[in-house]
Amino acid sequence: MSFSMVKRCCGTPLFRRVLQFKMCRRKNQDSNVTYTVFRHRWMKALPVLCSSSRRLSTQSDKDAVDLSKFPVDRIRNFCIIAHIDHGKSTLADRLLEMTGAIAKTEKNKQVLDKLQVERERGITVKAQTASLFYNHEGQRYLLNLIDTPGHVDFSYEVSRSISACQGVLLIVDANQGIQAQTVANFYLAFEAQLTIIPVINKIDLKNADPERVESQIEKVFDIPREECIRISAKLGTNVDKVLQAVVNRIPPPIASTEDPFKALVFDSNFDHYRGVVANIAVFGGWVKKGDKIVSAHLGKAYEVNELGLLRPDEHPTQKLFAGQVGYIIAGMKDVKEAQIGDTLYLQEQPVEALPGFKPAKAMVFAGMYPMDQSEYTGLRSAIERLTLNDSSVAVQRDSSLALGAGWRLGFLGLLHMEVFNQRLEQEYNASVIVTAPTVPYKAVLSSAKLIKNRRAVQKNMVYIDDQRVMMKYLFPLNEIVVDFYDLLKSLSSGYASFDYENAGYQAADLIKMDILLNGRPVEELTTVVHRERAYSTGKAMCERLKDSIPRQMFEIAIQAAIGSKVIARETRTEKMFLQNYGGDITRKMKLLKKQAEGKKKMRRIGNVEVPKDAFISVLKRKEK
Ligand SMILES: Nc1nc2c(ncn2[C@@H]2O[C@H](COP(=O)(O)OP(=O)(O)OP(=O)(O)O)[C@@H](O)[C@H]2O)c(=O)[nH]1
Repeated sequence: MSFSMVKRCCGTPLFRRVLQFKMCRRKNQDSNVTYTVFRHRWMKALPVLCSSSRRLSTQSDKDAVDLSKFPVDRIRNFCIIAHIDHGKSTLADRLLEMTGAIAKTEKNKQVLDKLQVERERGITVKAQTASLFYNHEGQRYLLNLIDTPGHVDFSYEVSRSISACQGVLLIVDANQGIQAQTVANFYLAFEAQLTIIPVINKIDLKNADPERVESQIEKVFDIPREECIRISAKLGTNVDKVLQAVVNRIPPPIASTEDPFKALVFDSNFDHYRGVVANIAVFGGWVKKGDKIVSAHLGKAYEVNELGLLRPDEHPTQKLFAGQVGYIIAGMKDVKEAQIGDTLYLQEQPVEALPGFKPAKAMVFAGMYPMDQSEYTGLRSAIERLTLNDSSVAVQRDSSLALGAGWRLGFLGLLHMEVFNQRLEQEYNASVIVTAPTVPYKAVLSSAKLIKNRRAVQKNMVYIDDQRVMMKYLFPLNEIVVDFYDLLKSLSSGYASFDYENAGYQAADLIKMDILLNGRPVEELTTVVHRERAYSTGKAMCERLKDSIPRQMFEIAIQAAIGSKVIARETRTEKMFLQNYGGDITRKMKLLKKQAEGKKKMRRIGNVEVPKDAFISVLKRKEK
């Protein structure tokens, strides 16, 4: 990019960005920072050049839209749904061309598949909205079209798109007929009570059999065959009939401009310079630039900076009215502020929030870690921004001994995971290590976890920042005094820290437990335990003591007792000797008898030596 180009863009966000890039470069030279940082800044500047020039051209568009001329009854909101590759995006191209939204050129192919990953893979992964103007029987109609993905991994996009529509075009390939996603998508639309227009595509194919497909539609979906429209999206055959059917069959949205403003956020994007760009469906009233709106989710107020239609690029307008679908920019700078499914309303006219969306259920999980821990913050922000655009991804912080701090992400399928990873690299220049995908399992843990196991009561939990949480618990002192800190450090890979203060005395069901060696209590090992835990603690102490005491010339009984009642017992076996005694049998028997008498005497004396370190080690629990 030449400097003269930078000068021409003076005043646009691009200029500011490039300046930042140059300063960064100078700093790099001084501090010898690597080339990656340099490239990263450069890459960020490029999309601005494209988007700002696009915006300039749309602003000067002679075909400026006066939306006040569009009463609700001349608006149609619909999406195109189908099995993968049945021709949704190709039909969307034809509809855009026929209504003059895009020029009819060879270059304009699958124009709503804007993402690099979509173009490279030839599949739609993201629903896209386009507003079209269509003249029918002397009236001008506003048609809001949403092109949706066909692959099962992206079905969440379909269900969200449906919430902004009153009808669907159900495309079926004239050769392949009804497929799995045709049925799944039909039911999504059917359950949402949308008008369904069956469209049989690819009738130009040699093996096309529209008759058979019509019979399938009639049989499986109970839709009369006369309602099917046979088209070739590729050649444009009968596409005008599709537009007519949209106007004639799909009802206008039930929404009144007289009601208070109420809009559903059905999609969101993060723009580096303008913050959150939310796609909204207006369910009531109207909104204009400068209005103060509130997000029902956070209760936070924002001023509307820009709004408009997507044709399919952003086309700023003065207002958005009930029944319309468009975009809004209201100074939301943090990705957490724009939740998909949120309701927006005017500050002075609060309304009840719309139901939103059912959360997607992740099926495939994988760990994602930065290549280098110094890239953690950058990767975190990239993941946050991308999940704003794809809310079906479940994100959870994670850490690994080998890879450091990272995340565990949940996806709807393997393709979804691959696409997310590719988008991170292509759109955010992020390099990540992805672990092998796994599926969720339900496990019943045989050992309780650390805190619950110690009779703690949680008092509160505060997020200090997005990486640290402070938890307060009320613990019995004897539960934390011996080994709690070591276990906490080991379970949290060294990340957790711990402090405690005296919270006073509290009544508890406690009992005194003795440890006996050959029937004699060892005073130093007498403990006070909770009644419910007496058996397990006594058993564990006896087991540990058995391992700590060296073998003696006689057997040692190790017991835990409450009063006179023994609740646990272990036996330390005696030392073995005289195995290979070579003398005659009478002498051997004599010797054994003598030894047995000696052992009896020693046991009576009960003089068992307990090593010093055993006193602490028997109190330590072996929690995993
Ligand atoms: N012969 C013929 N081919 C078509 C027609 N419509 C679409 N195709 C081809 O079918 C393939 C898939 O078309 P797309 O429009 O990408 O299908 P899609 O349903 O949007 O695909 P996904 O979004 O990935 O589910 C492309 O190669 C198109 O050129 C048609 O009417 N006739």
